[in-house]
Amino acid sequence: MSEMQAERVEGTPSEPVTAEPLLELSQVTKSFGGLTAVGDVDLIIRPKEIISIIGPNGAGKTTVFNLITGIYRPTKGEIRLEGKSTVGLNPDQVLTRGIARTFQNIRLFNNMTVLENVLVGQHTQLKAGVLGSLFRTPRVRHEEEAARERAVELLSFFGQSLVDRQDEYVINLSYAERRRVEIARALAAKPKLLLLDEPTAGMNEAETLEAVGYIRRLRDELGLTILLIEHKLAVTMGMSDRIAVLDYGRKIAEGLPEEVRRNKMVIAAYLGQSAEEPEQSAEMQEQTEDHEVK
Ligand SMILES: Nc1ncnc2c1ncn2[C@@H]1O[C@H](COP(=O)(O)OP(=O)(O)OP(=O)(O)O)[C@@H](O)[C@H]1O
Repeated sequence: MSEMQAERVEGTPSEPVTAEPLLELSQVTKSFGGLTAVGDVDLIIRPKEIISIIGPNGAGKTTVFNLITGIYRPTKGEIRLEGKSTVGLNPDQVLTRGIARTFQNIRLFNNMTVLENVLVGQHTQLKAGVLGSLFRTPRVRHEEEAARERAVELLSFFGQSLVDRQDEYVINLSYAERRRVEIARALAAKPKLLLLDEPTAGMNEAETLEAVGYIRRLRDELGLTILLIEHKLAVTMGMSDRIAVLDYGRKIAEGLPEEVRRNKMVIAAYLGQSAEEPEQSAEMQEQTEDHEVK
């Protein structure tokens, strides 16, 4: 893993964070006709943080991901990566600037092997031109070889089993394994910021625990910054440095997991209760540990 490894993360979530923002959303709004899917959202993500976005169905979480990755252009507001605006860039350009993602519904090429899927993720990194590729010049062959080695190295981040199965079609893999391949493909673009859309969806408890482990390692060993949408609240609470809560497109709360868990507006948004019922927070605490809540 030597080439991929960055320096280990300094500090813990409880220490004060002072680094410059890696990603900054200011007053970001996205309207579809009369519907404000995301309204005036501010969010700062600093290097090596793990930040979660949570909220009920239709709260605007996926739309925020689509705005950050250039699928949608904000109706209003600004998005900056390392201080530079990304508004108006297309998804490929955003990827080249350092933001990669995975999807709620895994999007792999089922008719390709594990290795080939990861190689696809490297397309932004390859330099060979059309002529070089046609005539398979030594430079192209060298680049292909290096790309393969790197793809195997990325798979090995998840253990030996994916390396051993690199030539299998992804369709033959379990759901949890395919999620790992999708992350390996995202890593192939050498991102600074990784967006994970429900990375433990469809997983059983053991697979979920394993996923939490490798998401932490993505930060701790590879130095990545991670923004995720996660509907298993116990998972979110356990692994996030900070949590932002959306409801009807607005950010209604942001803070440490404990702060968010006790926030009256958050409890009201999730349980449909009046925000004036403070004694319900303990109940939510139990409920959020037991249930999957979107
Ligand atoms: N392309 C679109 N055109 C019109 N409305 C849209 C579009 N995309 C999203 N919306 C609407 O915007 C709102 C926010 O949707 P979004 O998918 O971002 O929510 P979400 O929090 O990700 O929901 P879920 O948890 O169900 O995935 C919803 O009311 C949705 O119907």
